[in-house]
Amino acid sequence: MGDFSSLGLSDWLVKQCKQLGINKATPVQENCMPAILEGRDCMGCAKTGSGKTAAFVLPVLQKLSEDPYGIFCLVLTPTRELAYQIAEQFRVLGKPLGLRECIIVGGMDMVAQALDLSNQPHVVVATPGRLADHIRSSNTFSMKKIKFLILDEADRLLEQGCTDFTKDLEVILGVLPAKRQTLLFSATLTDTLQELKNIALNKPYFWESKSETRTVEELDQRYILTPEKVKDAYLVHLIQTFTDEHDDWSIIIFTNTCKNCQILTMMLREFHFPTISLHSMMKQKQRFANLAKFKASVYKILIATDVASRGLDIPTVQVVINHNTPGLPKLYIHRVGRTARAGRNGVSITLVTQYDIHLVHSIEGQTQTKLKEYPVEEKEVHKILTQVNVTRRKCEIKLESTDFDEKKEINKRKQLILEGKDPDLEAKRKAELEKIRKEKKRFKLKIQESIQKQKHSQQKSQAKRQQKKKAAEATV
Ligand SMILES: Nc1ncnc2c1ncn2[C@@H]1O[C@H](COP(=O)(O)OP(=O)(O)OP(=O)(O)O)[C@@H](O)[C@H]1O
Repeated sequence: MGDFSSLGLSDWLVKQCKQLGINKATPVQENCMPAILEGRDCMGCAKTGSGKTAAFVLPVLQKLSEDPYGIFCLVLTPTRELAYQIAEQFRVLGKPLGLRECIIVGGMDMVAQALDLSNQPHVVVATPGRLADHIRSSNTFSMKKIKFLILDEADRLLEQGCTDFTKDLEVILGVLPAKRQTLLFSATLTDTLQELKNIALNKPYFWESKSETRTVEELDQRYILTPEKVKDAYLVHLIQTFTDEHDDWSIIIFTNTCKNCQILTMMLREFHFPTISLHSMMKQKQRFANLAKFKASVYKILIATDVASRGLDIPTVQVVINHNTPGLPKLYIHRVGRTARAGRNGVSITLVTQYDIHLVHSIEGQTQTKLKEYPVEEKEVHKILTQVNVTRRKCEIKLESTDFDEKKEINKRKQLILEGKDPDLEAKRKAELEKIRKEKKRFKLKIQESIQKQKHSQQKSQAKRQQKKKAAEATV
């Protein structure tokens, strides 16, 4: 690891880093910072928890101190919680500058944000949707002079997942100056390299950590093979064991849906585990409050959807449990990367059903790491199986009596309206697409069946012919 002064940082910044216990640059910082300070576009790909945030925050602060004005830098990030975390790094490291930063994310007061933007902050940290809304609806701020555009978790911002940022990005890029420095960072940058290169304008400096594996060595990666209906019993057993053995451990449990997140939280609370949740169907203020309580170790267990899988830096997290096996290796890399950060140790345990084994193989292929089986006393799990399943069912019934599903439907409709679509037309379109998909599937099956039949009858007649031939040969 390198010395910060030798990388071109001013003394005040080096001092600021020291105060935060950041004494030597990590490889991503050592390699990317000089290129950024030289004025080059940069793409940095390094493992989770390797200090990518400081790799862009520090050079931006250095340049800002040489020529301070607002708005100097725009950082885009896929989740609201991550925006707050990045803004905090800017605020802490940039304190001696009297840095003014502003956070523009969905779910928070738009008027207050518009006011903040009009005060020309030095740094704006935003999620694309809300910033694009401000650009569309207001002319009280300008981004025409920004010097830096940073895309943190850049591959997520550019992929077309369940939240598609591409339209909002177009709006944002449309108001930025062509002459700027563009910096892209992620632990999984290489998967969308070409799209990313199109955003970084001037032949970017590209740096990727050289390593055979894509997860950190300090992470002990495990799996438990379990039938679907025993999964929750394993989960309860694991948490009981961890909490019995360690006072200071925090655990993140990832699951696939908001509803599952809610049910598991209710269920673990029935077992008196200090559990809190984080998912996109919660009000934003509640999301922030829950995360703050988890960070402060008021609650030791956080159950989250993938809204928490990227970027969050919580040093007390010792264990990540995947309640479902992630469908994409990339998702797995980010989820398990919430532990074993900045050189610390951590454990990840993935619950795998017989239907997910192929997913584990593809995770192992991409990460170049073999997951090891996590030893569990099965007898202990079976002892609590009925109690756990009854408790889960009770929680499901309790949740069904609330308006959770209804809220979900309303949220979906709201989202469609915001995207300028008619929810009823969309529902009709979806139903038609589904019909076509089913038809296609039926057709495919029919063809396969008739091919199979044809093959079968060919084989039969061939066998008959051979029999006849043999009979004829025998009579001769
Ligand atoms: N040079 C350094 N020395 C020691 N700790 C550091 C250094 N740079 C950053 N850190 C600390 O390492 C932790 C992880 O950093 P950061 O959140 O930037 O990781 P990341 O690479 O962005 O991870 P992810 O891919 O998960 O977003 C933070 O707590 C940060 O303060």
